[in-house]
Amino acid sequence: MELKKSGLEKTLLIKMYRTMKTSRLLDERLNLLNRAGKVGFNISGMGHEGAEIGCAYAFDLERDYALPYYRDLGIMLAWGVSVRDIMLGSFGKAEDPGSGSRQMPCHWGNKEHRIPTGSSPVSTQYPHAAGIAYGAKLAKDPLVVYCSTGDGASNQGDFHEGLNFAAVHKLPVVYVIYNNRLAISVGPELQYAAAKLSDRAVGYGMPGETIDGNDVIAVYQATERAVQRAKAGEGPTLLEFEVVRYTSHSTDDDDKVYRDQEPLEEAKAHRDPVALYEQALLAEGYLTSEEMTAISKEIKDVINAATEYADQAPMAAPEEALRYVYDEQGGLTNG
Ligand SMILES: Cc1ncc(C[n+]2csc(CCOP(=O)(O)OP(=O)(O)O)c2C)c(N)n1
Repeated sequence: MELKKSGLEKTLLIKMYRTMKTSRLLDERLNLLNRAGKVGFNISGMGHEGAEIGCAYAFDLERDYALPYYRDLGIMLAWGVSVRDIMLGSFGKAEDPGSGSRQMPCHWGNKEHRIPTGSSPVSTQYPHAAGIAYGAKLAKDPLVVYCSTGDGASNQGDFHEGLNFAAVHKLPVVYVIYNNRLAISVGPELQYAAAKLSDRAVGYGMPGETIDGNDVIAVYQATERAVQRAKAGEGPTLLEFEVVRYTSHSTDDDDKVYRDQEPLEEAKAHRDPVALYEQALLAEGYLTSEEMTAISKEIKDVINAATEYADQAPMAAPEEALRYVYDEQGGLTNG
């Protein structure tokens, strides 16, 4: 990974680092809070951060839409969602701006930052992204839509329908697959026969690329190409980022029963996206190790304050549970 050669500005490279580090430290905290009985559930994005951050910063984060999937904590932070708001969602508190505690943790959404709330059935966001992009195209609004999922979910029908519709109508969407080679416990041999998931793109009539997700710069550059195509009216692109899932699928299972831990430990020790980026920033003189330590401390202070705040925040009133659902007469209750 060569940072200077990339031509990216120092301020951007450091901003990317801060978000990446925040994602890692916040994720670690959420896992601990789950074990402490404070947070009901977490789906960790650890190991995906290089791909998420490299990808996010190639978008216009003030204008573009994001339809992330549950492992996309880094995407949420890059799109501007605060640590406190993530924490409120994970604690399931009334003040959670994502869903007012109606969604499970990691079922992201944030109206202010143009992140429509998602559905639990995997890959439903693929046609949703096409719909948003279609609306934007009709309204001549030059926004681009980010939409992601995992390798397992890319075998669902919605994935196909979304890509096909977006390609036919030349819609401004960047479709992303984070390929961590696991769908809960199922590996690629029982999921797909294609050599690469990006090879599917040709069948829809769009370009596809597979990129090492631990190389933040390569991911940024590939995403930027896709964003430029979208803006030029040339339609969607399919990007596959090769990543490693560091944890069990979620805090509710134990991956020791279904995967060999040795390659995982090897990846963590030698191919960690956060460590690789830190090494590059140090080697090329963008940050000193003292500055990195200070950044980590700043982030931990923010996480501590957010934890405290969300822990103290009130739960939603029980009668709130019925808002936005259909009543027996078929109308909206308290709509
Ligand atoms: C339609 C549907 N089928 C099954 C599930 C249960 N489920 C939730 S996550 C998941 C695994 C998806 O794996 P992948 O898309 O590879 O993403 P990863 O979790 O590996 O990042 C499954 C099977 C679901 N939510 N929706």
